[in-house]
Amino acid sequence: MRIDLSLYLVTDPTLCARHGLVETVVAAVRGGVTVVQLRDKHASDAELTDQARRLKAALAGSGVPLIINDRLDVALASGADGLHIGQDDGDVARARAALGPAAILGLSVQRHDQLAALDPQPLDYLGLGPVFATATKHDHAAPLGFDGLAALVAKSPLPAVAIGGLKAEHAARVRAAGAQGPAVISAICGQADPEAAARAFFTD
Ligand SMILES: Cc1ncc(COP(=O)(O)OP(=O)(O)O)c(N)n1
Ligand SMILES: Cc1nc(C(=O)O)sc1CCOP(=O)(O)O
Ligand SMILES: [Mg+2]
Repeated sequence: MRIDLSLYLVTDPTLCARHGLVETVVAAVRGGVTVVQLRDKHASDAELTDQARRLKAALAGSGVPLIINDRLDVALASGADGLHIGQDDGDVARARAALGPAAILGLSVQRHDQLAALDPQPLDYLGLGPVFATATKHDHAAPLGFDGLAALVAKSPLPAVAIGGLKAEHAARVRAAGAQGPAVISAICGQADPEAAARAFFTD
């Protein structure tokens, strides 16, 4: 499926609590976010499914897809548009088989050997990172920098977003490196005005 990866918002329960999860996402979409990923490492499946259903209702008519982080069962139960998994989050082919052909499926990649090993066929996009060290993900891999990002994108068989420590001022360099756009948490979720924070990614 074709997906607009221009500005990819990943949610965080603590940072989004400032305005509320749904309110933050709706404001960010007004500001230009084109994809939303629901990410909460601690919520139960039932809690996350409920959040996903509320987000899906809030996004209705916007054309912005809702992706679930890590949890295939929640993606299936909630009617979300897709799933994002990492290298240790389960089998890509199994996820595609369960989701069906219309769903969006993304995979995280940190290194060239992971890129060389992947089968792009079941996937729609890659999340490449971290570009910079970030306090938002404690177990992140070694930072790539923009040169490392460009080297990975050049070998990527799929469209990619870049993630990790990215702010609005980095958007142009992310695109110049060949990624479709940045994926961010704190640069939008933790901000006083998430709509303006999202819009700032398009002002360069
Ligand atoms: C768009 C996007 N890219 C990368 C990630 C990281 O996924 P993963 O490595 O599985 O780490 P967690 O997010 O699960 O902690 C992502 N979530 N989104
Ligand atoms: C969820 C996530 N994945 C990463 C990776 O490198 O794969 S970095 C990251 C956290 C991104 O948060 P922020 O925009 O606040 O830095
Ligand atoms: Mg994961």
